[in-house]
Amino acid sequence: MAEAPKRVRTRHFARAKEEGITITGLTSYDVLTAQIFDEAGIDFLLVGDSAGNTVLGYDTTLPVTIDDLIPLTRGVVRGVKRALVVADMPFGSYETGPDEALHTAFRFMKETGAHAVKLEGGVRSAEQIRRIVSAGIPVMGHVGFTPQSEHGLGGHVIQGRGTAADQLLADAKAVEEAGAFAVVLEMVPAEAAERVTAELSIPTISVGAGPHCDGQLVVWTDWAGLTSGRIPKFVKQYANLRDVLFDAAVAYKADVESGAYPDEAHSYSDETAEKAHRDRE
Ligand SMILES: Nc1nc(=O)c2c([nH]1)NC[C@@H]1CN(c3ccc(C(=O)N[C@@H](CCC(=O)O)C(=O)O)cc3)CN21
Ligand SMILES: CC(C)C(=O)C(=O)O
Ligand SMILES: [Mg+2]
Repeated sequence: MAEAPKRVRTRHFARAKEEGITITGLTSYDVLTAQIFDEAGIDFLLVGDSAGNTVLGYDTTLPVTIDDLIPLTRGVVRGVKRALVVADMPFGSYETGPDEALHTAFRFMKETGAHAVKLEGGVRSAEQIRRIVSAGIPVMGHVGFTPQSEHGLGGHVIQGRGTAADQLLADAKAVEEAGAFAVVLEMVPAEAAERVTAELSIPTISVGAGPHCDGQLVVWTDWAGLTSGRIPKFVKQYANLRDVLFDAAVAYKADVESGAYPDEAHSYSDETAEKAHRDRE
């Protein structure tokens, strides 16, 4: 039997930054994609609250609950042998304070088997991060464009432009000082992300933050061409699954309506059962 691959741990994130090896991440919301991405060697899988968009069909991540994400996270955990699984803490599950944040993190760790949690916000979330880390739970931070605050931010607005670069750096530093093992920078100019990456000792993970970060992450349904409608400009499409599945559904419908499917090869008969029985003897 093939030996189980060595699991990715948070210390491997630190080592990757030191050695200049770029970290790869994708979102995942189910066991089948988790298996595929894990086998391909993707280092970490984020069970994002982007499931609100990609799985549940909402326009934003705001309605997503802990109870929505727990079963999805369980599926992803069951699919991996090597990748580190990060559970995204949804809107309204940590903002009131460190106690609420730790309670939510405990739920994800105990009920899903995830290896780390993620929450949004820099300076404003530092105490939450500190408390969760002190309980032995690794935290990934998330600064720049934070989708749970999209109404407060006034839409999908690029963060850290011009003088706002100082606030971005302060937020990223607050996340590092609170004990996070990595920080996502979302929708930030490449120059600002480069500066943050140079100033931090923990790895930065880019979601639309250019090529100078220590890792890259993307919502898998965007990247695979499954998402309907507009996808963010920063996403490069690596497949066209929407067309693949559409063509398959059209071909299946035509075959069923014409009687071409199911044929003999895809049906059971008494004769096949007899032959199978004979072959076993
Ligand atoms: N499918 C999906 N992909 C994502 O990247 C994603 C989610 N869902 N849900 C949660 C957040 C929201 N994010 C988003 C959502 C939209 C844009 C977007 O439309 N950006 C525009 C520019 C701004 C605008 O005009 O609205 C773009 O063209 O990049 C960007 C990030 C990132 N996350
Ligand atoms: C876009 C990433 C960073 C995320 O938070 C999500 O997928 O929910
Ligand atoms: Mg998220």
